[in-house]
Amino acid sequence: MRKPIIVGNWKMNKTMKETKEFMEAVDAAAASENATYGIGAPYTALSTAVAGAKNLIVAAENCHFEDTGAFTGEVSVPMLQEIGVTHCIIGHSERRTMFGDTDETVNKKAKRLIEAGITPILCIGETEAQYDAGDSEKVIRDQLTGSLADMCPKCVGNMVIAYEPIWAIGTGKSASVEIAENCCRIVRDQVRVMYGDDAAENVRVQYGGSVKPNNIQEYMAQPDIDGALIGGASLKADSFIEIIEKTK
Ligand SMILES: O=C[C@H](O)COP(=O)(O)O
Repeated sequence: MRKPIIVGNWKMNKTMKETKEFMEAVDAAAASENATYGIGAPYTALSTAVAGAKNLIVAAENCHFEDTGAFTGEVSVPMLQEIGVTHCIIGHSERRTMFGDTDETVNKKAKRLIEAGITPILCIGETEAQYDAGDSEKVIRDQLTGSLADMCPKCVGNMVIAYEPIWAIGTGKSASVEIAENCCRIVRDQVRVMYGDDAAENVRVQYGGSVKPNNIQEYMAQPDIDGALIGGASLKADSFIEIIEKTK
């Protein structure tokens, strides 16, 4: 039985002060035996988030795959380990589009995180043009083939994979429940093709893209959707608490 995991991705939002206020408002609501709740915060807010998290898990939003070196502006996995984050989002479409992340670099990040005991939340998903062309399944399978290359089956089974169609991110145009379930099923099937039944049955697959308090339950009711990666609706404490309460 897979434990659901719902994570807010704050992106480039929230100062340390705002993070402290959010944790004080939300953390107690996240106590649950049945599901895991968490937030992904900018680097500067991570220590504050970890300090305020008794129930929420805290994720970084990116990392570098090298431990040290001349990589101005980057943050390594040991640095995240020292802060105490337990999860790290990698390969978000905004990073792939604006900051040059590729399946190859995402694969290196995933491997380094797993080695450090930090759970990767690997993001994949197709563009609107790819969706319109009927290429969603091919894009999903290709991204996973690259991003999950040469890993151990157990490691992949312990990961979280977020299917986020780019056309649904921040647009208010969420994927229909049927599309989301079908694509999350394809994600699981591709894990099965690459790493076998155990990895496929254990890996947790999230849907992301305009998830809100008013649609979270229908996504969570789908057999291949084990959680959500939530942008805009995770920024306000009351909206995130509503999502938590509706999925406990
Ligand atoms: O990582 C989260 C996604 O980019 C979804 O963002 P959104 O919920 O604002 O559409």
